[in-house]
Amino acid sequence: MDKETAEKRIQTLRDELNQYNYEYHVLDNPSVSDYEYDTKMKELQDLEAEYPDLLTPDSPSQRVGGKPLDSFQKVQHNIPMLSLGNAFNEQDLRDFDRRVREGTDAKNINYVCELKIDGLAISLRYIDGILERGATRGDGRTGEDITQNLKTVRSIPLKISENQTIEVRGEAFMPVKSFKALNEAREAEGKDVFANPRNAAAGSLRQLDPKIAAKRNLDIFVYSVGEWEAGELASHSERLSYLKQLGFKVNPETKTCKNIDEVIAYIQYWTEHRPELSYEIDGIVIKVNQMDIQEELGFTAKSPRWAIAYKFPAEEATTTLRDIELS
Ligand SMILES: NC(=O)c1cnc(OC2CCCC2)nc1N
Repeated sequence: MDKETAEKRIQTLRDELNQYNYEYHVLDNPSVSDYEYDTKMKELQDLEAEYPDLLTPDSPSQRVGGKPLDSFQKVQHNIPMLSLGNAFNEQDLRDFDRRVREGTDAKNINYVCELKIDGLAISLRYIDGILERGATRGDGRTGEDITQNLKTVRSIPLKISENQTIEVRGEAFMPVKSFKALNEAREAEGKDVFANPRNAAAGSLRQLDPKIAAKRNLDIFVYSVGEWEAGELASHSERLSYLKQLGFKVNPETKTCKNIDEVIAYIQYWTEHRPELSYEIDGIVIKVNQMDIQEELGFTAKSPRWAIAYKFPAEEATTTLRDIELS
């Protein structure tokens, strides 16, 4: 095959494989068999081996690329990745709602409720639609460059559907099933087991060898936009829809609530149905939906005034309380 034909065939294969990957890992609805996927991947890898100068960072063959690093580079978050204030009961939630209403003249405030995924916060930076950098939150201002490891997370697109320059933030996590399988394997090998899926996800993304991270079945839900040159869209819910359109995985249980009573109902529902989820959550994040009200409310030194995390009571604490009540 001559180089020009090879270049066209390589591009076709890349687009097809990126689409298949999106269907399988983001939509959970594959349109081709694993056999067809693997056959096309092999064809792509052979063509790229024949024409190495045609390799690009967004090629699906580059997901598990790179050699083990000696250490991770530090990176600066131009927009700090802040932490959330906490609420532990209904009164805290109503106090939050009151503070929000006192902080703005706007009348029709609504909230977006998101399951609080118990993983680790990460930042993904795309330049002209191509994933250039993936980083941990770190202390909110300085994180670590773990691009090679995040590229192995199949639900993270290497190339998004528009050539936007945009930073997207989300939570990387390990599904409970993968966590249990990993610990069984480690136990069989006489290795230490991870205490919980969050530690397992963090430990996996801190691996210097991307081939190890690639085997850990990590996943992601994105939940906000950091730096964004276009920066429009007036509400958080519209931004989440836009991220879905770009090819990101947004948590399907996310819900826009008209008022704090609906937020409380949502929290009650998930307090009951939490065990049915295939991943761990440690609470519910509530955010003011209107971006202009978010801007008006601003931030304290470490957290946004327009968002709060309702935390579920920790299991052991609940058991202890119940023991006391029963004894
Ligand atoms: N663990 C989560 O699921 C989660 C964490 N953080 C946020 O929001 C950031 C951005 C605005 C304030 C904190 N949303 C979430 N869903």
